[in-house]
Amino acid sequence: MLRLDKLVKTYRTGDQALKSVEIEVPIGQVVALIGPSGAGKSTLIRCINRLVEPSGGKVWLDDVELTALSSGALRRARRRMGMIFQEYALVERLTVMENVLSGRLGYVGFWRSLLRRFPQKDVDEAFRLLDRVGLLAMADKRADELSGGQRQRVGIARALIQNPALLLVDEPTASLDPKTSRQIMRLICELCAERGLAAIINIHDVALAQMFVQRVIGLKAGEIAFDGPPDALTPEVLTRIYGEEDWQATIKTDETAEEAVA
Ligand SMILES: Nc1ncnc2c1ncn2[C@@H]1O[C@H](COP(=O)(O)OP(=O)(O)OP(=O)(O)O)[C@@H](O)[C@H]1O
Repeated sequence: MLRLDKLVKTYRTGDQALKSVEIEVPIGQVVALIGPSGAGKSTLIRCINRLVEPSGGKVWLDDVELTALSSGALRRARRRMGMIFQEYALVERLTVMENVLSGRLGYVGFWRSLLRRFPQKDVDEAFRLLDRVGLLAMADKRADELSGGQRQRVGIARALIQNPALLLVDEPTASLDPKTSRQIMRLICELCAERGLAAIINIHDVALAQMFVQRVIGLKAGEIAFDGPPDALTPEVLTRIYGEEDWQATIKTDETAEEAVA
């Protein structure tokens, strides 16, 4: 269970990115975080693993208060939080396999990782994960030889080999075409279901979020403007989150929902 308790972030510039945000995410739940540019979505995701240091409030992952941890303990706690990024954050000159194994760096000692001597069980698990994300045949390819969708699959495998309890996912489909975006969202949500993983997915595409997640949280100017099931995202709710717009083109139709299931 992830719990954000009155989470506040005020940047040094005075920007109040988060204003006392309260969220609980139970084990196994996938949440889409939507909201206009500047609403605080990236800040919220980054405050959870303290890539951005919160200004106030608490973050709990199960019985550990992440906001109270010293740097060593935080490094260990971060193993339990896998992160998936918009721009993949792969090491371009390394192979797919090496990139996946780099997800074990928080566990393997420094020298061992420098010499890339990972335990056999980690290598076996990397092969299993590559198979699951559909990239087994590409294990020895360099990351810079992959398409965007393939890179994101490597990013997903790298996050999962950490054996996390929570996935923090920042705009996973922003650089991908619509079909690949659906495949990646489907893959992330299926893997969360298979492993009982909770996830928070920061996503701009409202229709895509509606197709795959059980719960949507809408942020507006650092505050929660909506928290509910995807079907409750009516034009009125979207106007509350984003302002006036013609929402019929954005909201999931029955047709697109059927495609998503196919
Ligand atoms: N490093 C920073 N220093 C100062 N202000 C920042 C910093 N990062 C973000 N902000 C401000 O905090 C607010 C929230 O930004 P954030 O990037 O979290 O929003 P977002 O919802 O993720 O936006 P987008 O969808 O465009 O990525 C904005 O007003 C932004 O200008």
